[in-house]
Amino acid sequence: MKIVRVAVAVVIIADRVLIAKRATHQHQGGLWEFPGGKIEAGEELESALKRECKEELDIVPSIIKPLTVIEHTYPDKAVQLNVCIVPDYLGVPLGREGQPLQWCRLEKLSSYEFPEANKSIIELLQN
Ligand SMILES: Nc1nc2c([nH]c(=O)n2[C@H]2C[C@H](O)[C@@H](COP(=O)(O)OP(=O)(O)OP(=O)(O)O)O2)c(=O)[nH]1
Ligand SMILES: [Mg+2]
Repeated sequence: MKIVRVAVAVVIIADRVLIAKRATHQHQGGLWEFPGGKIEAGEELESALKRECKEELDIVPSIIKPLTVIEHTYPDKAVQLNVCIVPDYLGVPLGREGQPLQWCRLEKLSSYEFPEANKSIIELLQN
């Protein structure tokens, strides 16, 4: 299976992280996620992360810190999540694709349903 490279933004301000609900028609639909999307051919991780933050949230990250890389194989798709922390940004986040957004306390993350690949990200964030 070919691995889909994904740029994932964990936007954290104080003790709250910005999460979004995936549309039902999407892969892993109906679950919560950290905003982000596929890295295009020839694109750098940072550029992809900035592009996705603009497209999905209408914000421009001003600081980007790589956190971890997670490879996970779902029954129908293999992904490589390139997870970055965004501790500061310009603009006001809004769900530009109609997706619900939520500022969630770090300690409350486990009460939302995320895709399987996110489990280790959430563990990292909480420790
Ligand atoms: N953005 C994001 N994707 C995740 C997370 N966890 C996880 O398994 N994924 C998977 C789901 C998808 O198969 C893939 C990301 O693709 P995406 O649907 O966000 O891609 P995209 O924004 O480019 O959207 P599209 O044009 O394909 O609709 O990674 C997560 O926390 N955030
Ligand atoms: Mg996306």
